[in-house]
Amino acid sequence: MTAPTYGGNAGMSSQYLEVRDLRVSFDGFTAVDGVDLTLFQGDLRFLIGPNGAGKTTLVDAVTGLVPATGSVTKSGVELLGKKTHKIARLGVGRTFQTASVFEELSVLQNLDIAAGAGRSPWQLLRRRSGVLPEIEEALETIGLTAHRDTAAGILAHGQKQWLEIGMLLVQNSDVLLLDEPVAGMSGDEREETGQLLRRIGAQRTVVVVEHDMDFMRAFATSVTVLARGKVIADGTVEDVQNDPQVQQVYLGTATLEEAS
Ligand SMILES: Nc1ncnc2c1ncn2[C@@H]1O[C@H](COP(=O)(O)OP(=O)(O)OP(=O)(O)O)[C@@H](O)[C@H]1O
Repeated sequence: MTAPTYGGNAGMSSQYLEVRDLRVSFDGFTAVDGVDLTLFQGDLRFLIGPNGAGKTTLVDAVTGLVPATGSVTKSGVELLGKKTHKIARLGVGRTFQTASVFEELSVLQNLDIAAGAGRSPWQLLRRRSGVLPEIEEALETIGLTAHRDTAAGILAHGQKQWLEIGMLLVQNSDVLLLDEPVAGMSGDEREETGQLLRRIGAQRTVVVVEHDMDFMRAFATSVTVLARGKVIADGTVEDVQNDPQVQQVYLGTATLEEAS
C-alpha cells in the first residue's frame, strides 16, 4: 500500500490546495493573519499551534464558514467567496471537534445521506436497491462493515469519528480537513485512526488540526505551526521540533516535547 509522504505527490499532476495571504478578522481582531500554505495530494499535514492560534478559523475560512480575504484555490479553482455546500461539492470536506452524525440513523443510512448530498433530487427520489459500491468501500475503509446496521448514536466515540470520515469519503472529498480527530479517543482508537488516515491520505490531501503531539509525531508527514494567526514554521516533524521559534511559543504552557 502506498503511504502519504513528505510533500505529497508534488509534480505528479496531483491535486493541490493553495492558500495565499489568507486573513480573517472578527471585529478588528485578526485571527488569521496572512497565511500561505501549499498542500499536495499524498501529504498528511498536521496543523498545530497553541490555543487561539487560528487553526479552526483557518479551516472555517477554507470551507466557507467565515468570510476571509486572500485566496484559496483547489487545483486552480478559487474557493473563497463560494458557499459552503459549493465548496463541499468541489471535494473539500471537513469534520468538527464534536462528531455530527445522525444519531438515530444507522451507519449505512448516515453514509447513504452523505452520498446523496451531491445528487439531484430526482436521483434521490429513485428508490435504491442494495448498497452503493462506494458505500461498501467506505465501510471497509473506516472499519465499520460489521456495524453497518448499528445506530450511529450507540457507536463508540472513535467509531463516530470514523463514520464522519466515511461520510466525507462517499461525498468524494479529496481534500479532508479534520479538526482534532483523536480528541477523547483511547490509545487503541488513536492508533486505528492514524492507520485510517494513512490508508486514505495517499490519494488525498489530508490536513489534521491536532493538539496530540504523540499522534502528530507518529503519523504526520509534514507539519505547519501556527501562532497568533501566522505560520511560524513548516517542515518535517523533526524540523518543527527543532525550531527555536516553535519551542518558544510552546513555552509558558509546555514545551513541544511536554505538550504530548
Ligand atoms: N466567531 C468568532 N468571533 C470572535 N472571535 C473569534 C471567533 N472565532 C474565533 N475567534 C477568535 O479567534 C482566535 C483563533 O481561534 P481558533 O478557534 O481559530 O483557534 P485554534 O487555534 O483553533 O484554537 P484551539 O486549539 O483552542 O481550538 C481566538 O482568539 C478566538 O477567540
